[in-house]
Formats: sequence, C-alpha cells, structure tokens
Amino acid sequence: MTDDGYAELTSALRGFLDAVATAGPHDQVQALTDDLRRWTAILAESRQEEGKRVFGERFDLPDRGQTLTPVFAPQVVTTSKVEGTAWFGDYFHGSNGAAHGGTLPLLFDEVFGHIAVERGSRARTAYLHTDFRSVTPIGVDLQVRAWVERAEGRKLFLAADLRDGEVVCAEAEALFVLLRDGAP
Ligand SMILES: CCCCCCCCCC(=O)SCCNC(=O)CCNC(=O)[C@H](O)C(C)(C)COP(=O)(O)OP(=O)(O)OC[C@H]1O[C@@H](n2cnc3c(N)ncnc32)[C@H](O)[C@@H]1OP(=O)(O)O
Repeated sequence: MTDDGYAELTSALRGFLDAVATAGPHDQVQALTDDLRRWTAILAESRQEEGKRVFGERFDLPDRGQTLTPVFAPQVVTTSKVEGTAWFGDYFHGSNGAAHGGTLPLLFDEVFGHIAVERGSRARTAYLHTDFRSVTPIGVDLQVRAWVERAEGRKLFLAADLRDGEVVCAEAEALFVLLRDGAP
C-alpha cells in the first residue's frame, strides 16, 4: 500500500459520514456548511476524468479508496471465491439498528466484483437478487463470502451470503456478463 495519506483520508471520510449520520441538532451547522463548501471548491480544482481518480480506483487502498459501499476487507480472493469481513458504519443505518436494505446489494455487488476482477474479466452485473434473512446489525464485524456457481460462455452465475456469527443476515445471487471486446 502506498503511504500517501489516502488510506487515512478514506478512513477519516467514513468517520465523518458516520458522525453526520448520528449527530443531533447542534450550533455549528453554518460553520460545517462553510467548511464543506470551501473543500468542495478546492477539490473541484483537481477534478479528473475516470481512470485518473483516487476514489474507487486505487486497488492498493482499503475499499479501493471509496466510501460508497460498506467496509469490505477481503481475506481470500480467488477466481472462484471471495471471503472476508464486512462492516456497516452508522452512515448505512436504516432504522431500528439495522442496515438500510439497499446497502446489502451494494455490498454484494462490490464483493462479486472482486471475483470478476480476479478473473481478469471486464464484466457488468446483469441482475442481483438479495434475500434478507435477518436484520444486518450496524457496527459489527460480519462474515461475507461469494462464490462462482457456474460459468456459461460470457455468463458468470454467482452466489453469496452475509453472516453475523451463526446468523445468516442475507443471501444473494447474481449474473455477471463478461463484456464483448470493444464494449464501452
Ligand atoms: C475489486 C473490486 C471491484 C468491484 C467493482 C464493483 C463491481 C460493480 C459491478 C457493477 O455494478 S456493473 C454496473 C451495473 N450493471 C450495469 O450497468 C449493466 C447494464 N447492462 C448491460 O450493460 C448489458 O445488459 C450487459 C453487459 C449486462 C449484457 O449485455 P451484452 O450485450 O453484453 O449481452 P447480451 O444482452 O447479449 O446477454 C448475454 C447473455 O446474458 C443474458 N442476460 C443478459 N442480461 C440478463 C438478465 N438481466 N437476466 C438474465 N440473463 C441475462 C442474455 O440472455 C444472454 O444469454 P445467452 O448468451 O444465453 O443468450
């Protein structure tokens, strides 16, 4: 991992989003808004085209340097399976201590993507089906795994589950389609 500060920036941004998500009313709203606008203007000066950015494009950083998805720390990545831990910060809270339902397929898509990348394939998700088996807790280390069910030509059928210990939080099935040569 390149120690150029971006891993820490990503972690700090996640912490900020979690703090925003859990804050009650406070008297620093205008100051915070001003600070955000100031940094937005600074960052806009260094806007880059896709392929030259940090966010989501730095594979040497945790979570590719992005905060769009819940934290996913892979421990095993092969062309046929991925295993690791997942962690939903407060930013991903839905209600009653459970993760927002839409963030589960988001996590699964990211996890499936590791298999596609490991296979050296340019692929896109054609469908992703999620079964919500039990609420997904916030702020807990969870176990996630994904695997290839079968490959048929350009079609890669995938499955995954997310567990809190022995409790199955969610399961997923997806079809990734390998892109044709020259596809955008
Ligand atoms: C290291 C970690 C990195 C993590 C990265 C994160 C990964 C994120 C991945 C994504 O989220 S990608 C973004 C979300 N997906 C899209 O935007 C895809 C939009 N759809 C498309 O671009 C095209 O529809 C697609 C590439 C999926 C397929 O178009 P193609 O023209 O290449 O293929 P075609 O339509 O001919 O279909 C190929 C086969 O797949 C089948 N197929 C396609 N879509 C299907 C579908 N939805 N359901 C069932 N089958 C489907 C289709 O019937 C056919 O089967 P057969 O070969 O047996 O005839």
